[in-house]
Amino acid sequence: MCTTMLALVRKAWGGQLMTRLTTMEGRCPCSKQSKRAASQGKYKIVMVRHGESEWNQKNLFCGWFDAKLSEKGQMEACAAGAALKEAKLEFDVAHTSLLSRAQHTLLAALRVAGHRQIPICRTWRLNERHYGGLTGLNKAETAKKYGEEKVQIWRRSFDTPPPPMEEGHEYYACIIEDPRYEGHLEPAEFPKTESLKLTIDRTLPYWNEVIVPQIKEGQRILVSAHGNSLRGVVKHLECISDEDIMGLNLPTGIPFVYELDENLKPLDTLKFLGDHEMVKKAVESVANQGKVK
Ligand SMILES: O=C(O)[C@@H](CO)OP(=O)(O)O
Repeated sequence: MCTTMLALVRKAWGGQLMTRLTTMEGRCPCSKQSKRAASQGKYKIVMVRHGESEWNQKNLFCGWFDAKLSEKGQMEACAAGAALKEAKLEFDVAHTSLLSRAQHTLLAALRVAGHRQIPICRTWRLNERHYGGLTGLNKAETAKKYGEEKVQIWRRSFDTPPPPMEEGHEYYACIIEDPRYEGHLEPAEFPKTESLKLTIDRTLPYWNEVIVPQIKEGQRILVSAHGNSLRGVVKHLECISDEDIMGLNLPTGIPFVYELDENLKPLDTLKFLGDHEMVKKAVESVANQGKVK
């Protein structure tokens, strides 16, 4: 049984309302971190899941399909920028995926934050996890057909991937033939499906080899990516157990901040730049997407 409990704690920090997401067990540094939570880390990194996409709005499994931001998602991206500005957060470099929804969120947020132009690094390694044969299916209808428990395993388990995307799949060609992957991935290298574990396996090398050295150089970094690629980063940073990570749902368009020590260990759990109630509702809404309606 998953022992994760989410406690959302409202905190005033730097004049900005921040919301702290705490899991009660399964975190290696958590208890020590909490005592140090008031202090500032040596480093800071900010991440944001893209704003709501048109496929989030329709409640479809999206993965590597390049869904655009919905109108609500565009507003969330702008609100993310306003939150960054209010928190007086500035950046030297940004990292994002090859998918439009993460890139558009990043650009809108930087524009609204009134940010000068900064280098933007784009990589398939920050893409959403590949949803395999589920891509394009409605989550609630899939839960009705296969049961909520099965859908929860496909959506949130650590190492059970959804069924693979076969060549005849409706979205196979538009993903594998998409020119954005030229020079990044050979057709044979495309995933056919990904569990969270497989997603972490391809995201972490980028984190360790590209992002970590920049953090250590003192660069101020913003990462705009996806629900599951970011869940992988959060799992890694906070040493969340394979079981407890099932309970973590990241809301769309709400930036979150980590203060890190000299060894890049978080001083505390992630803190959202947002009001407690708003974050809580947004987290619940993501969690409920896989339920029968
Ligand atoms: O469909 C997807 O690609 C992801 C994120 O939108 O969904 P889930 O939250 O179910 O992992």
